[in-house]
Amino acid sequence: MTNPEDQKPSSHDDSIRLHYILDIIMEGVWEWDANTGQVKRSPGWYRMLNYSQNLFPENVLTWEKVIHPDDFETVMHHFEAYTSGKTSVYDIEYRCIKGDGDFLWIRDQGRIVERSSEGGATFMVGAHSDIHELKLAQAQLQAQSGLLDQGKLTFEQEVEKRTAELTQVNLELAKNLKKIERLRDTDYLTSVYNRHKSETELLNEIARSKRYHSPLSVALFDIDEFKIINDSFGHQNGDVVLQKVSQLVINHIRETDTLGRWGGDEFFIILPGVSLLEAVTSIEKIRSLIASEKFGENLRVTCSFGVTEYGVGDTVSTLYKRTDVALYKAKHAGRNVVVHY
Ligand SMILES: Nc1nc2c(ncn2[C@@H]2O[C@H](COP(=O)(O)OP(=O)(O)OP(=O)(O)O)[C@@H](O)[C@H]2O)c(=O)[nH]1
Repeated sequence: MTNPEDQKPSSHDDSIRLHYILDIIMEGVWEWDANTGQVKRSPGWYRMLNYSQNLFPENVLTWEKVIHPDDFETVMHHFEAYTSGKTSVYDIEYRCIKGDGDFLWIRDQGRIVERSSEGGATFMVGAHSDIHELKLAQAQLQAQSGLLDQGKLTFEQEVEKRTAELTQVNLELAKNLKKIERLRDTDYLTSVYNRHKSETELLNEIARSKRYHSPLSVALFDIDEFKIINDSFGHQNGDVVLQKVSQLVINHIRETDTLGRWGGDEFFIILPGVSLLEAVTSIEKIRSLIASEKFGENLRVTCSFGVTEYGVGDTVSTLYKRTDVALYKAKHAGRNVVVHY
């Protein structure tokens, strides 16, 4: 029996086998003999580019003709660099014109098999591979990532723009909110706290007094015979009196004290950290100050005051009620006096 290993194929067998292999494979194989100028191309070369078999003359001009004009310079430059020995690899991707007029991306790899004594390439072999799908996919990916980058940039810019706009809107809102809060808390005529804000402040002070066991006093006062002032000097002058009384009091109470207009000609003062006796002393000064103030030609104003101190269990309502009782007593005592409860 003969060992198959011993059955070495003859050179004739080799060339037939190679012929069949080249016929089968899709790759376009080529070989260039520089001495004769002949270029042989495998059937795959024609199939790949959609040309009839052996349509073209077997020379380098055939190759040059199928190279896409836009890639021609680059391919030639690369080829010359390799054949002249400037570079060690011939491996390049470029487009070839197909039989149907369309183009095909190929990868062309080649190797010099023989060189002349001067070093120039005399025999070279190579292969074209179809990389069209790959190239299209790469181009698509690049386009998508470009779009993504563009989108990202636009998105970031958009976010920046929107943030700036929102900051501006927030600033406006904060300003408007302050305005609204001021309007909500302030008495339109005298610009001191209104009743709502005075009550809120009193609630806070009650809580603080409870928390720290600190004294808290309050005073309610009312302009004496204000109806007569209005009637004698006119409602407008009555308004001015209300404004001036408010300013006088504001200017002479402590930073921590609060003045509010309870309604009409009635005002409320909150004196945190102040006992009843201390409060009476402070309020007495204010009473005296108002009474000695000249509000206009022949216009003098006095006020009556009711003062009380916070005690356990007191609420805004009970505190107000006690000051109201004290104020009532002050009025009955002849006005322009301070009465404590
Ligand atoms: N000019 C002006 N007058 C007001 C305003 N609000 C209330 N009044 C007047 O203030 C007067 C309040 O009168 P009362 O407090 O009842 O009585 P009074 O004349 O002050 O007398 P006594 O309080 O008893 O001393 C009324 O005549 C109201 O019309 C206001 O905003 N402007």
